Formats: sequence, C-alpha cells, structure tokens
Amino acid sequence: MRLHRNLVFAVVDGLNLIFNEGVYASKAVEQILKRDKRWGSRDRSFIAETLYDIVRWKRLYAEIAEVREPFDRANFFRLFAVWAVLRGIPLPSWKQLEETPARRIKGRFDELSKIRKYRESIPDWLDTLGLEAFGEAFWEKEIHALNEPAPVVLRTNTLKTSLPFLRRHLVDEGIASDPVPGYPNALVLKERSNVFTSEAFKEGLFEVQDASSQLVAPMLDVAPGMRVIDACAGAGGKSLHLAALMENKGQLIGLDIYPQKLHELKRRARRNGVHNLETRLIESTKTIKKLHGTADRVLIDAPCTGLGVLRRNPDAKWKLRQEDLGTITDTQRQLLSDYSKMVKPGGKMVYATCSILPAENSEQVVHFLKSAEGADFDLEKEKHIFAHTSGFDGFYIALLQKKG
Ligand SMILES: C[S@@+](CC[C@H](N)C(=O)[O-])C[C@H]1O[C@@H](n2cnc3c(N)ncnc32)[C@H](O)[C@@H]1O
Repeated sequence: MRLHRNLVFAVVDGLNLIFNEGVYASKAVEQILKRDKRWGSRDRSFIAETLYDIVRWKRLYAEIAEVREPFDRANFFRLFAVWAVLRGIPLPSWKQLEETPARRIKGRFDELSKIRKYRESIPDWLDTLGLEAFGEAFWEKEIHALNEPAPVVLRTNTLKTSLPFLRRHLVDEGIASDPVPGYPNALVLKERSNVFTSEAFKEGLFEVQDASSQLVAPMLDVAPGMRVIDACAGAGGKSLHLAALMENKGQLIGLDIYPQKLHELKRRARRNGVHNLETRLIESTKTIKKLHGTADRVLIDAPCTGLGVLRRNPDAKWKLRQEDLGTITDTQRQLLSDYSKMVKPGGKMVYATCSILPAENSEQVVHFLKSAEGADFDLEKEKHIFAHTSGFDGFYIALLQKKG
C-alpha cells in the first residue's frame, strides 16, 4: 500500500477536529470527506477507516508514540506513524514522518499489549467498571469484541419490500449481502460500502440498523391499530421499525426533547412510506401528562452511555467521563418513572439501552419495579445482548406489562 500525502493530511486534520475541537468522529469524517470531490471510494474508505482506527486505539497508540494530550500536529503524525508501522505499511520519506522508530514501535506494542487497559485502549475507570460488573474473563471478551469494527447491517423496510427482493435489488446495484439467522429483516453487507448513495436506499427500501437494535421494536409486541408511543424517538431508528410492524395502521407518536431530531425523523418517515407517525416535541411536563394512561405500548429507548455501541462510536470511550454515569442513570430512572405513566392498564412498555452496564439496565428495572409507579408493572422478559456473544452491538431490552 502506498500512502498518499493528501489522504494522510486529511486524516491528520480529522484527528485535530476530533481531539482538539470536540467534533464527533462521525461528523468529522463527514466534514473531511466533503473536502475533495475527486476522492474515489477507496480514498474515502482509507480516510474514514484510518480515522476510526486511530480514535479506537488512541490510548495504546499515544502510549507507544509517547505523546500526551493536548495533541499538536506533530503528535498526530506520530500517531499516524504508529498506525502505519503496526500494519506493516511502508512509511514515505516525508519530513513529518522522518525519524519514526519502527523497531521501537513494535517493541512497545508487544510490551503494552500485556496490559488490558492499553491492549484494549480504554480509560482506567472504564476498565475498573467493566471488571467490577462482569469479572475478568467475561470483561476481556466483551471489551475485545467492542473494539472490532462493526459490520454494516440493513433492516428491510417491510412497508415497501421483502428481504429477498431487497437482496436481489442490492445485487443489481453491486452490493452483496447475507441474511442473518434469527433476525428476520436483517441483511449484513459482505463488504463495507456506502449504501446511502444506492437507489434502494433513496427509495426507502431499507434503513441501516444494527442487528441487536432490530430486536427492540419486535419486543414491544405491537399490532396494527394500536396507539404506540416512542418516548425517546430521536431520529427514529426504532419508530420506523415500529411503524412497519404496525403495518402503518393505528397511531404512532414519536417524542423527543430535540426538535432537529424529530425533524430528521419526519424526513426519514417520508422516505420509508410511514403514514401513521406524528411527532411531538417535549417542551414541558404537560406533553407527557396529556398522554397519561392512553398508550397500548410505550417504548423508552433511553439516553445512555452507549457502551454497547463502541464499535460504531469509539470516541465515546474518550468523550464519556466516569462522573457522567451518575447523571445518565438519574435521567433513566426519571424517564422510567415519568413515561411509564403513559401506559394504559393492561398495556406494555419496553425499556431499552445500547449499553451493557447493569447500572443502566437490569438495576434500573429492579429499582423501577420497587418504586410507587413500578408497583403496577410486572417484568415479562429481558434480553441482555453482548457484542462477544451476539457478534453485534451490546443492548439491553426489558418488556414490562402494566396490570389490568
Ligand atoms: C438512545 S437515543 C434514541 C434513539 C432512537 N430511539 C433511535 O432508535 O434512533 C435517546 C434519545 O432520547 C432523547 N432524550 C433525552 N432526554 C430525553 C427526555 N427527557 N425525554 C425524551 N427524550 C429524551 C435524546 O434526544 C435521544 O434522541
């Protein structure tokens, strides 16, 4: 592999955006890729994948490169040099990369790989937390799996097509995919590709959604004609799935506190051919009070640490601080208490997170069931989904039923 100057410089600029300007990795990649229309798909993949790799392995690479934050430009080139040397990619003789000690890099890598927090490139607090929650053997497997790059998984939009038809349609566009046993609407791409530019996507035949995330909406046990509330709808990954399961019949209400997310949800709903969705911005407690006791089904896809989706958002390892955990669990507790009131007697509620931490998951449900609001609910079933056992994102999904 030959390294091209403008691509490597783009990577360095991307690292600066992420580590010095606080831009999310996904946004930084988007921003950098817009820079040069002449870049082909290989160039784009090189920039995106290298950026994600260096973000994922930041702690390990910084330790090997002997650089400390805040990083300057020279530090970013050193991180890049570590990335290249560890992949056996010959370094060009640019002045930014001269004096790269290749042999020392490999030696440091071998040495540091003996220590989990460096090998898996995670902050100390996260390593301690994982160890306490799961014990060493389980934690090692899970954090290792969470550092693997994630496959691209599609969810067939059954309002518009079927999985076999979508699969054939994608082949016609040069995109090969495989069904995933146990996930009735999922297709996993054989090779990473930018599916957002495909005709099938523009026609709303699929959404990109991890296989574990595709288990959330079916757990809510919805049927056409019901009144369903997606209380933390965001840009609507789960709302769109719920609408498909409801066959566009009944009423689906998507709530969130951010108008721009609901705006994006409406845009996606149009592409998906969803007609039974209404969005409502939560501006005060009144929005929720008006809905008390009215819903057959409520989904609380709660804001969380995102520790189950590190494969997609490796920068969460560095953005999240240990002290954030308390604020996040307080919010989750409050949402369970407030939003469960929207469920009708006899109705059902799903509480879900894309985290693996018990404190955000089963411990929240146990606490809720012991509270005054939770006394009316029974836990029907729960799924603890881990990356190393499922091969997909880490998730937690609990189904609760309100007594009749
Ligand atoms: C895990 S995300 C939801 C993802 C979304 N359901 C999906 O499938 O694409 C959590 C969402 O909760 C929203 N949120 C945060 N605080 C909230 C609150 N107090 N009430 C409702 N939504 C809230 C966030 O804006 C975010 O969109």
